[in-house]
Amino acid sequence: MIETQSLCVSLGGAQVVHDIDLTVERGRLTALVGPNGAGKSTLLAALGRLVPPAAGAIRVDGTEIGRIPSPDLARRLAILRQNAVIAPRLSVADLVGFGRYPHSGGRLTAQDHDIVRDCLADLDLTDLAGRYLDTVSGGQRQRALIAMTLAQTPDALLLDEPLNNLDLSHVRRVMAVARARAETGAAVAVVLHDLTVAARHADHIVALKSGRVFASGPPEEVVTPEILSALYDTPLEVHDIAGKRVVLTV
Ligand SMILES: Nc1ncnc2c1ncn2[C@@H]1O[C@H](COP(=O)(O)OP(=O)(O)OP(=O)(O)O)[C@@H](O)[C@H]1O
Repeated sequence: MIETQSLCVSLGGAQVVHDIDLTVERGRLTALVGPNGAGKSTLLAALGRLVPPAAGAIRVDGTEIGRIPSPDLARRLAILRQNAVIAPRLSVADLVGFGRYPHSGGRLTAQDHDIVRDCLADLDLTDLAGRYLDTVSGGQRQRALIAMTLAQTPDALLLDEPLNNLDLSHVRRVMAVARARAETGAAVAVVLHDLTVAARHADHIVALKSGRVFASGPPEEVVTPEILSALYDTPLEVHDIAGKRVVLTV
């Protein structure tokens, strides 16, 4: 579980995340949503200890995040950032293998190879395993990065806009894999822009606006026309279609 208490984060001298109290519980999928610039990526980066808090606390399974030794944190927590930079002359399988580095220190064991193979299969990459990253498509590259993050087998999985560049079939697959990790006990937080996907797949939604929590709760409480229209300052409709919530621009 990751918890924050009165978390504030500043970037470039300006505070962009204000007083966030948040819990990313194990066993459930938490979606972070909100308009561009709301602070979702900054919050996720702080949860992954990539950005220091200006004030407040972050605890991972009860321990203050700053007190966890880096090698230990790397085994326990994995984060996929937006626009991750990767070496082009690396194969898809090698990239996914890097996810095992915190566990194996670069010498992959038979078990590490099994995990890499399973993560490649989960992301529909088996046939592309030997391809260099500069020879695959944008969506295939994105899936390789997700597979690398999963290969870390973390207790806390943080994914920043993992659905970028993905077709609908792979959107479904990635959300299913994220859910499966939650169901095996991981704390999973995913930044999403597609509110229909968030409503369908998340157990808990945290909506950010201007660096603050605007609304939080289960999808049925947060995905309403009133809350979403106010969150995005634009009229939005929410319809129930075949028992699922669908969000539409007006
Ligand atoms: N390096 C930086 N220096 C200064 N300000 C920054 C920096 N990075 C981001 N910001 C600002 O911090 C605020 C929050 O940005 P952040 O990337 O967390 O938003 P976001 O909700 O993830 O947005 P998006 O949906 O567009 O990805 C924005 O106002 C942004 O302009």
